[in-house]
Amino acid sequence: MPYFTIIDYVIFALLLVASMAIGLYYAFTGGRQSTTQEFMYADRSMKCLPLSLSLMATFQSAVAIIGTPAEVYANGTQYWFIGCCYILGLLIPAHIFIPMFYRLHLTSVYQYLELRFCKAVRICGTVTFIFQMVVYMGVGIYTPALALNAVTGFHLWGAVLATGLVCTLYTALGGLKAVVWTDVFQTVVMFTGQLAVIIVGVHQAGGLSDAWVKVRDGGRISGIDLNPDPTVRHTFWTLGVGGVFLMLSLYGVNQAQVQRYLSSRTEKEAVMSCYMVFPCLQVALMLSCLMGLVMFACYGNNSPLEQQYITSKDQMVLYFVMDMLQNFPGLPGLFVACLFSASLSTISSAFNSLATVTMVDLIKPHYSMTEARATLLSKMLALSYGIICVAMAYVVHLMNSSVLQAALSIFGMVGGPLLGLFCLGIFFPCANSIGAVAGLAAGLVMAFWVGIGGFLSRMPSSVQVLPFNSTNTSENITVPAVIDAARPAGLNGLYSLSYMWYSALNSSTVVLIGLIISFMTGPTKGDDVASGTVYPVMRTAQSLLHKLVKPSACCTSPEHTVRWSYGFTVKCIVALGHFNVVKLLLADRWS
Ligand SMILES: CC(C)(CO)[C@@H](O)C(=O)NCCC(=O)O
Ligand code: NA
Repeated sequence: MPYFTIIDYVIFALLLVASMAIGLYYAFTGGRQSTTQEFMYADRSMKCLPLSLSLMATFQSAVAIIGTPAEVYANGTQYWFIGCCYILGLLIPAHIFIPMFYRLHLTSVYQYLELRFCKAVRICGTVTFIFQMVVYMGVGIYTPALALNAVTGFHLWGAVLATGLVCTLYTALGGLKAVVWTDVFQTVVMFTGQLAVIIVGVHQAGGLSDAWVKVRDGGRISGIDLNPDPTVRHTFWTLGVGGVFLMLSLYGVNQAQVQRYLSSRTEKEAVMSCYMVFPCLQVALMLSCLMGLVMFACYGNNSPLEQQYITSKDQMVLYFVMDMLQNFPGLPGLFVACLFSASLSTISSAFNSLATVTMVDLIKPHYSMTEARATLLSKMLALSYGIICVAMAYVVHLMNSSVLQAALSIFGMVGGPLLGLFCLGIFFPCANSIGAVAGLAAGLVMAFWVGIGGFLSRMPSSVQVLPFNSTNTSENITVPAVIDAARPAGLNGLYSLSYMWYSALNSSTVVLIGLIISFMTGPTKGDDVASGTVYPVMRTAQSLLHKLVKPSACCTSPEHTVRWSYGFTVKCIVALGHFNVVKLLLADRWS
C-alpha cells in the first residue's frame, strides 16, 4: 500500500490551517460578523472575481475531481460534452433569474415563492432544498475521506471529522465572507493539485505525443454521439441538453448560488460573476477530463481495478496519484489537499446556505428576536448543520454507488422539482398556489419513482435476467449494452432513462401538473400577480425581434411574427410526436 511522507501530512495540515485562518480573519475584521446581513450576505459588498470562483467551487467537490477522471478512463471523453450545457445553463440564470431575484431584494430565494404564491409554497421549497443539500453534503464530505482511506489507509472517520470540524468552525465564525474567500484559496489549491498530477502523469506516460497515441489507440477520444435515445447514459443530447436543466437548478435557483448573486455589490456584477463561471467551469472540466486521459495513457487497459489493487472506480484517481507520484514527495499531499479543498468549498457553502434558509425562511417569520440573537442563532445553526453533515456521511457510508452519478442524480431528483417550481412561478402568470404545491409533490413523486426504479433495475441481479451477450463478464456490463440487447418497453423504458435527464423530466412534471391543477382550481389573473415576480416572455421576445429585424424590412408586425413562430414550433413538436407514435405502431405490426 502506498504511503504518505511527512511532507504530505504537512501540506494537508497547511490547507486546514490556512482555511481556518481565513475564517478567523473575517470573524475579527469588518463588522465582526455581528449582523445577519454580514453573516449571510457579506454586507452585499462582494466583487465579481471572488464570487465567480466561489460559484464554481460550490458544486465542484471531490466527487467531480475523482468521478470525472474515472468516467473518462472507463468510457472515453464523451462526458466532456457536458461543457456544452454550460452556455445556456449560465446565460439563462444571468439574464432571467439573477435580474429578477436581485431587483426583488430577496433575503432568501424561497422568499420569491411567498411573493409569487404564498407562505406554504415557500416552506415546501425550503424543506426540499434542505433535504437536497443535506444529502449532497454527506456525499461531499464522505467521498474524499473514503478514497484516502482506501488507498493510503488513512483513518476514514478521522478525515471526515477533521474536515467537518474545520469547515464548520470557519463557516460559523467567518460567515459568507470567509466561505467565499476560502473558496477562492481552495480553488487555487484544487487547480494546482490537478495540474501538477497531469504534468507528472504525462511525463510518466512518456511525453505528450506518446500519451496522445496511447489514448487515441485505446479508443478514449470520443466523437460526438448524436444518438437521440434518451436511455443512453451519455450522448450529446443527454449531456448538452439534459445538462442545461441540471445547470439551471444549480446556478439559477439554488440558494447557495443565489446567495452569492445577492451578496454582490451591484446587479451588473452579479451578472458578470455568472458569466465568469463559464471559463472557470471549462477549466475545471478540462483538468478532470485530462486527468482521466493521462490515467489511461499510464495504465492502458490494465486498470488497477482489474488487477484488484483497489475495489471501486472511485479509488482510481488517488491510487494513480500515489502510484505515479511516489518519487515526488509532497505531490501526493498536494493532490490530497486538492481533493479536500474541493470538498471543503462545497460543504462550507452548504452549511452557510442551510443556516441562512433555516433562519430566514423557517425561524424568523415566526419568532421576533434582536439582531444579535438572530446572528448568534445563525452561527449555532451553521454548527448544527456541521454535525448533521457528519451524520449524513455515515448514511452515505451505508449506501454504495458511483459518486459522480449519485451526486448528479440527487441534483436531478430534488433540484429538478425545485427548478420546476420556480419556472412555474416565473414563466406562467396563471399558475396558482394549489397548483404549485401539487406540482412540486408530483415532481418529487416522479423523481423518486424513476430514480429509485432506475437504481433498482440497474442492480446486478435484475441485469442478469435480461438477455445479453454471454461473452460479457459481469464487470464490463454497461447499462447501454444491456439496453441495446433488449430494448426496454413501458415502465422499464422509463426506469432506464439516463440520469442526465432527471432534472428536465422532474422540472417539466412540476410545470405540467402545476398548470393542470391551476386551471382546474381557478388560474391566477394577470393583475393579481405581485409585480416583478413574472418574466415577460412575450414582451422580451418581441423587443428582441425589434432589435434583430429592422421594422422596414419586416412585412408583418413583430407581434404577428412571434405568434406565428410560436404556433409553428408547437405544430412541429406535435407533428413529430405523431410521427413517432405512427412509426412505433407500424414497426410493431410489421415485425
Ligand atoms: C455540477 C457540474 C456539472 C457543474 O458545476 C460539475 O461541477 C459536476 O459535475 N459536479 C459533480 C458534483 C460534485 O462535484 O460534487
Ligand atoms: Na467545492
